[in-house]
Amino acid sequence: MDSLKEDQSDTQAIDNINEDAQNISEKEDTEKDMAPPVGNSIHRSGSRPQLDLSGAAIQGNFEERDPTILLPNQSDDISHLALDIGGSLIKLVYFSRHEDRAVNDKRKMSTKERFGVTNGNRRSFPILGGRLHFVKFETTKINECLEFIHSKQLHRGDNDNAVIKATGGGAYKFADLFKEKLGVVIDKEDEMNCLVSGANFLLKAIRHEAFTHKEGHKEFVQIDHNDMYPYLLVNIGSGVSLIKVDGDGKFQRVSGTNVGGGTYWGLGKLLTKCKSFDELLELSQRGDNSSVDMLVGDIYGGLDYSKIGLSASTIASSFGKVISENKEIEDYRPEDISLSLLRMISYNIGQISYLTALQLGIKRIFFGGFFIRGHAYTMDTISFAIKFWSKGGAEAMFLRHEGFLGALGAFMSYEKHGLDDLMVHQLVERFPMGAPYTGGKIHGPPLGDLNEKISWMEKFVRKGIKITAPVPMASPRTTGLGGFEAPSSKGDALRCDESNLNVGVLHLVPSLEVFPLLADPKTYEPNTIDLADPNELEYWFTVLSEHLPDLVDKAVASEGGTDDARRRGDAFARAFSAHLARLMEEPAAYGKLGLANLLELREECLREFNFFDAYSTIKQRENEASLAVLPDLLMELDSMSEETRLLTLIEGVLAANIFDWGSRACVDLYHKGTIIEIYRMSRKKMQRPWRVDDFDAFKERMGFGDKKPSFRHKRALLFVDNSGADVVLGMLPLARELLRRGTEVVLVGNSLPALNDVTAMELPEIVAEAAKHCDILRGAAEAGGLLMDAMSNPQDNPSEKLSSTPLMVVENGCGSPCIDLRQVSSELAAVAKDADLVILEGMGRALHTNYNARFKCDALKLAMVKNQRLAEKLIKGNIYDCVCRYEPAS
Ligand SMILES: Nc1ncnc2c1ncn2[C@@H]1O[C@H](COP(=O)(O)OP(=O)(O)O)[C@@H](O)[C@H]1O
Ligand SMILES: CC(C)(COP(=O)(O)O)[C@@H](O)C(=O)NCCC(=O)O
Ligand SMILES: [Mn+2]
Repeated sequence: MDSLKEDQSDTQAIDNINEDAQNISEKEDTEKDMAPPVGNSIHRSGSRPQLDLSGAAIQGNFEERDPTILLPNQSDDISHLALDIGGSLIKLVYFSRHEDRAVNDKRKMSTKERFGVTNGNRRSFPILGGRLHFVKFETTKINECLEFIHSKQLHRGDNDNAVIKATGGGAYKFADLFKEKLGVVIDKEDEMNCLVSGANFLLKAIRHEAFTHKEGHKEFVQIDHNDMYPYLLVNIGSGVSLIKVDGDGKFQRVSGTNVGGGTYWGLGKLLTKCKSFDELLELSQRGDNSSVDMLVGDIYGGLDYSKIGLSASTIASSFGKVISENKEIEDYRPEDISLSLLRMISYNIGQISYLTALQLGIKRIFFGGFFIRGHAYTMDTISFAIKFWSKGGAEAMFLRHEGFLGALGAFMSYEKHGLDDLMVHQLVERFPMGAPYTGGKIHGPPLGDLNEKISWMEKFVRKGIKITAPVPMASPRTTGLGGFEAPSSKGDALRCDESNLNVGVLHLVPSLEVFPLLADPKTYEPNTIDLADPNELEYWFTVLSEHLPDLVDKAVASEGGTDDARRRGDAFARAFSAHLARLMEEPAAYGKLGLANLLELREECLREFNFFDAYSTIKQRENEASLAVLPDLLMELDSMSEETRLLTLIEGVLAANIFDWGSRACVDLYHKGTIIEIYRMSRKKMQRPWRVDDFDAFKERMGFGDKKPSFRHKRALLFVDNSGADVVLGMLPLARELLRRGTEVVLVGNSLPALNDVTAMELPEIVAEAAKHCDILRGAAEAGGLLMDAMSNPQDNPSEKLSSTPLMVVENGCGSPCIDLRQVSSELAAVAKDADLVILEGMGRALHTNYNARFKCDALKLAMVKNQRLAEKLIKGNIYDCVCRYEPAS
């Protein structure tokens, strides 16, 4: 037999792996021309509506920066629309459903029926799955808003009576207009009530909703749902409301001020001739308010008034300098006026808020309303004011959905939308490109695909975003020191609404659950690498940018390399680059950012442009090549003693984890040999102790130690990683060993493709192939219901003869190379309840995420580190070092 594991006497270090690879014969990979990938269209359109592009037209000037696009005949399956029609802006929140298509998935029936996994059924409630969208318009342009609603048929929804919930003064003012233009009746909801229920909903349901802002930096605040109240809600719209919130529906409007967002915009417009709010705000970034404001130093001859703690640069009187100067308005720079106004109003609101909080004995103050507009300087100024007057005793917090509180509250006031008890883990925020998720100018569906979407990307995404080059580092978007000093920013352009990716679409996936075996879900943090560190951020952004051209090639090839595929590939690259550029500028723009989020964003972007499985051909090829040598491997393993076998199996998993198309270094290796050659080499190089090596403890737990009696786990969850050798020659043999010992095995695969990871959908076929050569796998797969359809007549193979320990497959609920265990499929959550061993495999699942995760049961984390920097940072080692981390139940 041609042993797969060659002589181990070669003691060369694994970091010579590259050199070795060069020595492998440059043989053509004969598997290259294998059959095309198994077609899989199940998820392809499952979550996105197709567009009705008939009658699509660009309104107005084509050369305009953000021309209006109308898709008059497009309608989503909308069930609820709610509005907040304010003095300045109209805010829309609408929910679009997407029903799960019937999924012809062998696994589902088997796992559910045989093992009582029943809560997977929940996904069949059509009302539940869907998406929440956020859009705004200027109130003066209410006709645009009406057209938008009409073009998308947002007012039809579930509502037979055509009643729309709305709040804000405009719900009264424009009720007749809505009746006349859309034939709908506005059902008016109390504005304060809506603000409060919107704020409560956001604080409870969105993980990274609230944040503090200091010197240009966001810090997300973990809100304890059991200790949320009381808080002061300060909504800065046109005017300002201060509301003391004591619970759901329990609140009191305690104060307010007429000096608010409308004042800034109104006075600003008058004094600077600005045409838009953003223009005014942008001006402020280049302003120096000391030319209009009277400073302490102006009064005290350049000195501080130190006795009462005021520095010379403190504003003594906003606009006070103007009094003593004999100048006309034209003599002042609009920039300076705008900044002076912004500071005047922000400090004033900060001071009133602080005083109110002090009077009521409240420590937490949340600021909402569109005056804030995610603008760093505004937030810094308010934060400074609160901190300054409270002497650090109180803190300002801001909300990512700042302006949508009222609209969300109106939305929540529908009686039967089924969203009352939404939980954090059921919401996934996505950031689709090329649509007006927070804009007012481009009228089109927020999730557009194909032609319109692509042309949008081609035409409207700002030029200057390079596709291939690393995204340039920008200094953090701080616009000043806060407080009483002038902003330091030189004033780069504010992002226009359309590309202002601050809030995404909230996908509601009711079937997601918290993984029940997490030791402490509250403190669980999936990401190992914190991208708040600018060096880490730059490094990983560069890695992802550099990988982009190759990924585009793979993606385009996976779709037949057609012109259409190339166009989509291009659009994907633009979209992902735009996200990277945006996040580079403001890492916390989409909530707390970890490496796992970036890797997931990339997969989401691919799907957005209809690349369902970029690595399908490669996966298929590697599966077939690996399955061909599996029988030899199994024979080799069977000839070993149990103890040696366990070690060989773990070594095998680590060695086979080298097949990772997401790693630059590994992809370079693949050009240098066939799959099997690389696999052999990788196994040959396995050498203990690994960089992290808890194998002995694991072995002992498995019953091989002298101290403990033989032990077997009841059920093991194996989170598998890559297709090909990784799953076939690594994880399946390990699964087989566990089955042989009487441990039930659940293979946990991705719900959607990500890089070359194997999906749950693909696993049954792989298992069926493997089972052809192995009675243990066959018996287990039959017992687990995996082979029901695939296997031959059961009478020929009476299952009693075979092992009855079941092998099952479940999907994990995600489509990323990493996994956030707070949001897994209900199917996985259900099987996890009886599991006492978790095995996480691969860099994405065991290192980038979950390396520090603690479980209620035994856990084994296995991975080869395929990135030099990660190896240095995480394990103080080198690329190709291995991790075998075993942690007993905690
Ligand atoms: N594009 C915009 N157009 C007008 N005002 C804006 C815009 N973006 C932010 N603002 C600011 O937001 C304020 C309106 O905030 P919002 O919370 O919508 O209140 P309202 O419900 O009173 O309209 C405006 O007065 C202005 O200060
Ligand atoms: C995307 C991955 C996490 C996948 O690794 P896996 O989970 O398959 O072991 C990994 O390939 C990765 O971190 N790649 C980027 C870094 C690089 O190219 O070195
Ligand atoms: Mn992988």
